[in-house]
Amino acid sequence: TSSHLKTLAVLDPYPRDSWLYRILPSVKHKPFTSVPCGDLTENWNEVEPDPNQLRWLPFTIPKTTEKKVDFVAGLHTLCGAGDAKSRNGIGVHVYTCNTSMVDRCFNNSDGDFLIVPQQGEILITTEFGKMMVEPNEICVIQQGMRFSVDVFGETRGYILEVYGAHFELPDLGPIGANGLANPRDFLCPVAWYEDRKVPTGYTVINKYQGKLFACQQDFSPFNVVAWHGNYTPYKYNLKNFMVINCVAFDHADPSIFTVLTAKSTRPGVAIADFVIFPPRWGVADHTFRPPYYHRNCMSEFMGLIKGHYEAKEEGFQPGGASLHSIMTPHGPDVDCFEKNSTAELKPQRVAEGTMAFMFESSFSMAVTKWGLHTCQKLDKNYYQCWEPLRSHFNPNWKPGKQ
Ligand SMILES: O=C(O)Cc1cc(O)ccc1O
Ligand SMILES: [Fe+2]
Repeated sequence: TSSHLKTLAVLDPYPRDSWLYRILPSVKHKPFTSVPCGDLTENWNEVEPDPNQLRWLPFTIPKTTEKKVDFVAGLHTLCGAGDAKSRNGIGVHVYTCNTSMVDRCFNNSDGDFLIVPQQGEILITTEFGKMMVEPNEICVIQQGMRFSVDVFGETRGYILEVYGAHFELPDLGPIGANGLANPRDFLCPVAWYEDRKVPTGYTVINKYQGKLFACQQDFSPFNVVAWHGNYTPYKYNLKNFMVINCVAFDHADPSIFTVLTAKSTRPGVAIADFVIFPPRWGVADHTFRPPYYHRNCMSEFMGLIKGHYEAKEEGFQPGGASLHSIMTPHGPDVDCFEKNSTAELKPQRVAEGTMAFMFESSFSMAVTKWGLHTCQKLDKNYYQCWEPLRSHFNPNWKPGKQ
């Protein structure tokens, strides 16, 4: 059951094709029928727009003793935009589960999944082989790949889904040959197969145009004895990210922390970027070092894998989330503002023991009913973290004279 991986020589921005050598072809199954799954309805067009800053407390993981929930049953769509039909858009989902998928696999016809485990490692069996992915690692499972997820306890994570584009490494521009996420650190599985008959029925669940469908077959779909090609799932450990940042003054755009990007057809404007805020040194002089207060042309969905995010040390919790929509103002909470308005600017570790991330998108996202109501985790008091902000403006202040 362990994962056997090899280095992906190049993260090909144009993965086209893989050839899978199978024992039985995947066309051999009974017809698909729709299966009800209340929370995986990409119905973000059915809710009222919400221009507020939104924050969620950690999403509840079902207790094993109360209800067995596997990865597919525990998928919930939180927000998104665009749609799978026109092959342009994104979905943000969370998964909360406690049970392995047994004789069940999932296959997403709509887009690629970038999976960010937050609690509990997940063992993903794919048609290409197995990958163990633990918190602080991420993996990408592309459109159309069948996979099954084993879990080892109460498990939670985030998913960024993109329609009509694949993730690739960002252009490095003047950074040059190496830096940020390096190709050598991306791993893909080696072939693993089982020649297993399942007379009681093996269920293939297909996400198609935002709805789930299921069909039955009498054999395991993980019957690929060998494969070659460049269309493969892969994983990456975030600790390998080579952080580049400001070493003089000013605050760099967080795009400097881009791990992977799904480009749109407009140069410089992504369908979605996956950005991290890793442990690093803060050394900028003459600078308010935390994130600036801003409104911008992107939607910013943030999650926290572990630790304390530098702009909101409390309130924003591991396993929770926030959404700052296009042109909705946001920034550090009052504690961060006060502390960093007077802090001595000596070199300082930032985000030690922490891993926050952002799904940043040029799409204007809307929130599902599950996100606003059903999950019951919306933090109604979020706006209060900025209420006590006060001015430190002193018209008589001179540089060097405190
Ligand atoms: O809003 C946030 O916390 C994310 C963020 C971080 C940062 O350092 C600069 C801009 C930005 O949007
Ligand atoms: Fe922001």
